[in-house]
Amino acid sequence: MTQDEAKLKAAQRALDFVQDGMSLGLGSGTTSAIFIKQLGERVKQGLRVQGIATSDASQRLAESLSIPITTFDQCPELDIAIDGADEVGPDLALIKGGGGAMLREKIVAGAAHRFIVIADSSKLVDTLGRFPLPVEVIQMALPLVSRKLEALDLNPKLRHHPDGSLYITDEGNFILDCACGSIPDPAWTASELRGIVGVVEHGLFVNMASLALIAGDDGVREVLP
Ligand SMILES: O=C(CO)[C@H](O)[C@H](O)COP(=O)(O)O
Repeated sequence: MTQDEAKLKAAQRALDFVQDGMSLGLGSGTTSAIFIKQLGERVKQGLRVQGIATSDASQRLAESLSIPITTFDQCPELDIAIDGADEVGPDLALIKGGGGAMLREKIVAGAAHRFIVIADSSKLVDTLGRFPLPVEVIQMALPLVSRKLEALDLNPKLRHHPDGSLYITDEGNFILDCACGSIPDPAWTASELRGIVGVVEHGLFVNMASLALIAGDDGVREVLP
């Protein structure tokens, strides 16, 4: 099975958890985009749902498929958030933010009764940290936060687009990608990052996911924390 086929299988399985009338968190990234497209098909067939998107790109995609979009004003609680991940580690600790959307992704996941991760099996790891950990930073604080992350040996590098221009998040911030290597205690690292003024959010999701749907050659596995 190719990686794209596995992403499709995980996204399709996630649809089994969606019921008529639900409010959904719509993730970001390629796997989530596949899920949103599948959901759009169901909406076309009459499924009634509403969603809050985790990025401008996902919102545009959902709107193009006539999936109703709502806000936290109108809908402060979501039934399920469905999103991809860059790494899925023990206890379903995650690294997210490869697509730069981890701030809204964490807000949306935190507002959901269930947070379901969809991923192909290449994302499963024994220890988080092979994927660079994204840290979203207020622009004016960049030099200060960079120094603090260096002092923690996190090896931060400012994210750029492939054309060399600076990467700016949907919320107008910079991202420092930390090639820090193994993260043996994600909760500890998360709390260190949380304590740095100027850090808006980071890509460690600890104790948030309630289920991961991991697709590979052996089918779609349901992984619990
Ligand atoms: O966290 C994310 C975006 O900020 C994505 O969920 C993550 O990068 C996985 O993306 P993909 O499904 O394309 O592998």
